[in-house]
Amino acid sequence: MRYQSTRGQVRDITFKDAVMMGLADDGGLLLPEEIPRLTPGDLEVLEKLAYPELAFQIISRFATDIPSADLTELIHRSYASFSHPDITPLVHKNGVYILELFHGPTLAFKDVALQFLGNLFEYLLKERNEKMNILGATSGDTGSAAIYGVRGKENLNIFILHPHKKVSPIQELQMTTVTDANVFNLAITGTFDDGQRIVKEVFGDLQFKSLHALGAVNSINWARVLAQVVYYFYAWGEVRRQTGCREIYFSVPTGNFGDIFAGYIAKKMGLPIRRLILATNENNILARFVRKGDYSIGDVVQTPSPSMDIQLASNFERYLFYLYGGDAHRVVAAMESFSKNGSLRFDDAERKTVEEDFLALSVDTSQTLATIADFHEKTGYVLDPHTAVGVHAGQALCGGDFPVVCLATAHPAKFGDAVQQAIGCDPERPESLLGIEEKEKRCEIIAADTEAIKAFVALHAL
Ligand SMILES: Cc1ncc(COP(=O)(O)O)c(C=O)c1O
Ligand SMILES: N[C@@H](CCOP(=O)(O)O)C(=O)O
Repeated sequence: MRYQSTRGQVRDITFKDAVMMGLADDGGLLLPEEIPRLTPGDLEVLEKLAYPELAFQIISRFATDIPSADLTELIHRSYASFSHPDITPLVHKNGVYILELFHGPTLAFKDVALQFLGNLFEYLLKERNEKMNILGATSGDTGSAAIYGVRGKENLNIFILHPHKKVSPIQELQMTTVTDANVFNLAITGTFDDGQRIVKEVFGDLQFKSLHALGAVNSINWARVLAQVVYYFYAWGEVRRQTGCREIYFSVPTGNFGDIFAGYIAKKMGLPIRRLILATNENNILARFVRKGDYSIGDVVQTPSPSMDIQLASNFERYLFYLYGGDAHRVVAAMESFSKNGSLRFDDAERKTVEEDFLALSVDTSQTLATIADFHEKTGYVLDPHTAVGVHAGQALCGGDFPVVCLATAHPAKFGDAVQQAIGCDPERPESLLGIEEKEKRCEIIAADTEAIKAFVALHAL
């Protein structure tokens, strides 16, 4: 399998090179040159597999330059750190299926990809006898998952930008209490969008990128999206086993469009997904895009689902590439026009294509809190606020024709204040969070400024 950039200037590179490149050197995002299409017979085989075997079957179709034995070992080691034997168990509650993606070390879906990516980086660096300095931005969950994916690993430093005072207290502690020498937490005085822009600008300085061997852990990195494709297949297999149904909906709480884009890839591979339900909080640029063909930027609003307080969704560019029929020139023109005018419009034919894949809803704070409360009252199950956004949208938009799987993207204990507000008591804390407030912390507060970040990275890079 070879990889190409959405902007057309990078093409014909291997999976390994795509992982190491992170952001494409022309400023675009990398995608496989073709999406393998699975037959009904293939799906029948996949639906019977346990998670690690399924992960091998999906990932190996895209990572064709990694020997099978090595890939198998990487996958098994990555998922050995999960606390549930099913890795991403599926539970049935209140008429919907909840796909629990929070059984990894940092209690969010990011672990599914970042445990794997951390091990993959280590493997590739050893093979190439190289070092890497990872630079990433987080709205709260990618940061700790990436840090846990690479902490203490040789030849790897990690620099994570999070928006100062705009992540939940537990999210902040999960990052800043990791004091390994290779971990650098930077609290920027801005939003996640500022952090993501800075990361892209730093990667865009190719001399700096090469001098400091920069690596990407955000969903900029294709390996992130790829590892997330797996659980769509897993959930589908589970629902099929439990109900016999072939088609299903997935409801996905969405911010940077990475998770739902992984679902879109699964659909393109032939997984019978009726529609992907794109659920946003008040930061609803993506929901407006699906519902009205209006992709126009607004100001970032703080909500009880802080990890989705994002306006500029990175992976949207990957989707545009497909929507424009693989025309990289159109992608470049659209990205230029968007950065000038802050908006993009779509014609009727394009909107029809979008509607064949997605439904969308923007869920506000009171609906989110009411969903947590209602779900808890009816089932005793506590949703985290991001998951609640997806559950609300799933229940509102699906008419009961096909099963609905809602992605539970984080453990509620990461967002204690919102849960407390909704149900009047704190969520139970998993063992990994006990006493976290008392641990030693390390973090620098820094201006949301590309040059300031470059100076910091240059000073501390391997
Ligand atoms: C808990 C949680 N839910 C949902 C999302 C949205 O996922 P994505 O950014 O891939 O759209 C995020 C952030 O990525 C998150 O941390
Ligand atoms: N919600 C994310 C934002 C970064 O998204 P990514 O999937 O591109 O890493 C977070 O928790 O940091």
